Amino acid sequence: MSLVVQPSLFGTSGQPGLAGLGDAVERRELSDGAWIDLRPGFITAADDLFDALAGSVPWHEERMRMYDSTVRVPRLLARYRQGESLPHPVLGEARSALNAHYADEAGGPFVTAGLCLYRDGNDSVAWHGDRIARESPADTMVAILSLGAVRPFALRPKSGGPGLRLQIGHGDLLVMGGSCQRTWLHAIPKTARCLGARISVQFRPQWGNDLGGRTAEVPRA
Ligand SMILES: O=C(O)CCC(=O)C(=O)O
Ligand SMILES: [Fe+2]
Repeated sequence: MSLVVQPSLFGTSGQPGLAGLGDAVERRELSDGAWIDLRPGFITAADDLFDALAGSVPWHEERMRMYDSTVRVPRLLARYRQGESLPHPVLGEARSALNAHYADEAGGPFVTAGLCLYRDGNDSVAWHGDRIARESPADTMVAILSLGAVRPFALRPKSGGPGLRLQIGHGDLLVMGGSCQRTWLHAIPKTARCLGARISVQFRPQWGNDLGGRTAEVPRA
């Protein structure tokens, strides 16, 4: 598949690294036992990581069932199972740092990695909760590294009521925890205001033989 992604020009070139977690992680409690953590700028010099992943990951397109037909999943994907080597050493370091930081939290450790490439503002993820938690009443965590274009990350409670829209940017970390995958939905909405490609790396715990990714997407109203 030919893949055209602009080389990143976010002004953070150099050897990618990690800025550390600790007190820099800010928690927001949500309703129904869900929470999110934010650590802006967790990946330093993230340009080179973006370029390395855009160029070296075996991205592929998938199709999904939607009612009686199959439709193209509007983003490119790659998945790394437990024990498979990740496509950049910084991702392994990030996962280790996350597992150390969240060692006492329910739902770890992080073992699998799913990668998404949003080529432009037409690529998206519809409202969903990750499958890893849908089948389990236990709390879990999903940690997401974001690289490239800033995209809104939308969250809303299944029980109704106000949601939130976070601006997640180049090098930022977002962790969804507690009941978030069961009681809240999240989405990366399509946007006409997107300046280029975005890559996300989702670390998840193991759940059965499952890679724990997206559930069936809900068609947009
Ligand atoms: O790209 C993202 O930040 C979210 C992706 C996601 O929700 C998923 O793959 O389950
Ligand atoms: Fe998700």
